[in-house]
Amino acid sequence: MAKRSSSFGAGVSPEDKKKVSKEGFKKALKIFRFTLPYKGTFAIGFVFLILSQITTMSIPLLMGQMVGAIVSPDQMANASTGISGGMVADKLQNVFHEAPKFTLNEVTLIFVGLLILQSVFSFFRVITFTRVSEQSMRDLRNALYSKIITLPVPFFEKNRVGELMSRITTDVSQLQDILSITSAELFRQIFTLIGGIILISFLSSKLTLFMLLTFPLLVVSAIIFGKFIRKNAKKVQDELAATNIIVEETLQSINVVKAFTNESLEAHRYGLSVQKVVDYALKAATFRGGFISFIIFVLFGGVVGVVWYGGNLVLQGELVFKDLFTFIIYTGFIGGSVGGLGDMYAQIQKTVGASERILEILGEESEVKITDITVPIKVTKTEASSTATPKIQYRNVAFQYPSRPDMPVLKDISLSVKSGEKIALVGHSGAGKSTIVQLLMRYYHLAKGEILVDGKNINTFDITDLRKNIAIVPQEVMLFGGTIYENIAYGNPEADETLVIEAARKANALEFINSFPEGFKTIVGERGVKLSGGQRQRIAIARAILKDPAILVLDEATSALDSESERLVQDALDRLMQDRTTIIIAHRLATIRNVDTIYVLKDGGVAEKGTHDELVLIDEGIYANLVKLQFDNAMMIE
Ligand SMILES: Nc1ncnc2c1ncn2[C@@H]1O[C@H](COP(=O)(O)OP(=O)(O)OP(=O)(O)O)[C@@H](O)[C@H]1O
Repeated sequence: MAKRSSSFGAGVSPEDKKKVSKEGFKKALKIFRFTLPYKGTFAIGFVFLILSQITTMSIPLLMGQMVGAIVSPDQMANASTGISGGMVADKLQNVFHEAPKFTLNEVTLIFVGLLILQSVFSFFRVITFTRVSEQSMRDLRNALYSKIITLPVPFFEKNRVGELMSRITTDVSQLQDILSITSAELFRQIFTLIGGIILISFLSSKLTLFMLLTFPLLVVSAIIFGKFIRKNAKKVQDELAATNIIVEETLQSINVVKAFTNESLEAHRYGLSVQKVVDYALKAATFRGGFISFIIFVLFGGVVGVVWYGGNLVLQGELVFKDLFTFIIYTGFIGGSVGGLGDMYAQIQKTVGASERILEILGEESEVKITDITVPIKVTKTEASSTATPKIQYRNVAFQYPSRPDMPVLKDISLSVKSGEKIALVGHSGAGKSTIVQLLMRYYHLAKGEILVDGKNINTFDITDLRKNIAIVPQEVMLFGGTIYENIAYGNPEADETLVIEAARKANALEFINSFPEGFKTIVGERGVKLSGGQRQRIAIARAILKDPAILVLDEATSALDSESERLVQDALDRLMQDRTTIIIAHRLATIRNVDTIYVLKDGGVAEKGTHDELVLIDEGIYANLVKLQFDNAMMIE
């Protein structure tokens, strides 16, 4: 069976190494095809975005009008005549040479109206963008999950479960952010930047030019600081991923950790990794802190400069006070959007990385198709089972695992199983018994030779049809978190209740299931009732009975059950094997005395072959020795 990687927490795959190249960006844009079905809603959201942006950009203008209404020349003149006579009034007349268009009350009223409009637009903008992003991300997650589970087995040997999990969670969330927040934000920033500059240049081109002089300084420093910040942020992310892998692997194998009393070792390993996260984060924070304080200095320095220069223009009569006021607010807006653009770049960079990784998986070739299960599938007799009990042949099969290409596991295997026959594979641990079966399921490609079912190369069958006709009762029975009923029905999700109960009965499982207060509704799996080894095996047998396959593979449990449990399981297995072509991966030789042929594997080939009675007679034969060894062991235990 597929082995778990033994290198606990070793090496995190290098992700996000690339900069945002034009190519990468173009490629990443492909992920937006998931938003295409919702382009209508997106367009509506965009209209709301523009409307809300226009209202936002009107705020400084209205504020200017308010100031204008407060400090109108008449008021100022009236207020100041009492103090120092006509001179001041004249000067003020100069400064506020424009008569206000509206009274204070009128402007306030317009302002309130505008704010109401803005909140309505913003509300609908948020709702529509969220709708688009949530729906398209749902589609993306579905596509990604469907893709992942339809990929061939070797893919899962190359990729860690933790990494695949983060593709479907973190990376998709990253994309979701860019859709719902970042893209709107980016548009807003650019709109504010360009619109703001155009508007202020109408107010005063001289002052606009003066303000823009601070820009290059901002942009250059943002680029330099940004580079360092991103580099360290990336390291933080990588290290965080490494800590997550430690948590995941140790929790998954918590029994192993405890059995080896390695709690302290793991806690120490985790501690070191978490400390590295802190170190990188602090380093990144130094750059970020420096950058922020620098930007604050330049931004506020710019504002002070604008006020100073603008103030002079006002005093020289080249600018009206309320326009200077409006100008300053716009400058704040523009400054904010420039500051935000740096952040935006980092976001886009992350998104490009995330979408590249997702697209990579989506680009892999599936071995099976996902069918729409809302349409009831008619369980038809497929090609592979055109005769109810097919025969199987292995012809000179050679194989090595893709992850270990230099280690041939099978060198030359030839075997045949006639219709309805039972054969057993025997050999020392690692001889390749499970591998032979995995090849029948087409989990891997052969290096040489061929496997035939009913005289036809298995590669010519539709992979789903082929697998539908084979059931495996594995060594380690894996139960899904759910009810016993669901776990049995997994063998054939279309089966009705009577069939499920009947399968449980045939598998000798009905009695123990009914002994639970909840019966078939008893929750098993990670958070449920823990079933004994024998009970789990009987659930697996019930599953296989429900699947009703033409070919059966029994991967015998290595650990012996107590004799009562053993009898129940064996009895259920005998019933299951009836009239089915069966391959037994045998560990305990007592159970295979009656099979038609026993194949003894050694060094990647078949070393001995025959019935039990024939093989025990071979002098110094491998099988004969194994039987003797197991017999001696049994005697010793007794
Ligand atoms: N997914 C895999 N990738 C690489 N090598 C593997 C993989 N699975 C098994 N192997 C190797 O292939 C060889 C045969 O393994 P296999 O599981 O078929 O043996 P087995 O006879 O079933 O052993 P056991 O009786 O212990 O279950 C072993 O050396 C094993 O390390």
